[in-house]
Amino acid sequence: MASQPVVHVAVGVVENTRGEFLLSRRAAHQHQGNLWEFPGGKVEAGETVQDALARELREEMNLVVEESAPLTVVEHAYSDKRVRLDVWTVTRFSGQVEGLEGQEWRWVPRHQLEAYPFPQANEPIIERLLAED
Ligand SMILES: Nc1nc2c([nH]c(=O)n2[C@H]2C[C@H](O)[C@@H](COP(=O)(O)OP(=O)(O)OP(=O)(O)O)O2)c(=O)[nH]1
Ligand SMILES: [Mg+2]
Repeated sequence: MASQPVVHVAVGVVENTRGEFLLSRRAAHQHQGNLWEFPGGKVEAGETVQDALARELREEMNLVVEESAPLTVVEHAYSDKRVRLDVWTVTRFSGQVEGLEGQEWRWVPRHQLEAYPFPQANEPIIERLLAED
């Protein structure tokens, strides 16, 4: 619905030294459930996008973001929800990755990204990552 407020989401495209990307699987009960995503979550009141990115990656994946840079912004209207994905490339990080919410996660090589079912809003992000190489 066009009148719905936009949910602002901080999204991290985390790439390791092997050129693989960190994907996390959304739980069945969540919006866009069972689909794969780049880790992240809603920006809370009073928080910068970078704060939210760091908080969400720590809470969901045990990752400490040490350096990040803006990649792109995607606005998308699902039938039940409007989102603005504020997508950042995480260029340096530390910590041992864990699925702290019990979710499935994987490091995926760039050319295998296309094989994963993502929410529709991710289409331009995936296209961009595939074009980068
Ligand atoms: N993190 C993330 N969210 C995405 C991606 N693509 C996409 O459409 N989304 C949508 C799904 C959700 O509607 C929204 C993210 O919100 P969320 O519910 O996961 O937020 P959160 O991590 O704060 O979780 P919660 O506290 O609400 O449980 O953005 C993506 O690649 N990564
Ligand atoms: Mg989340």
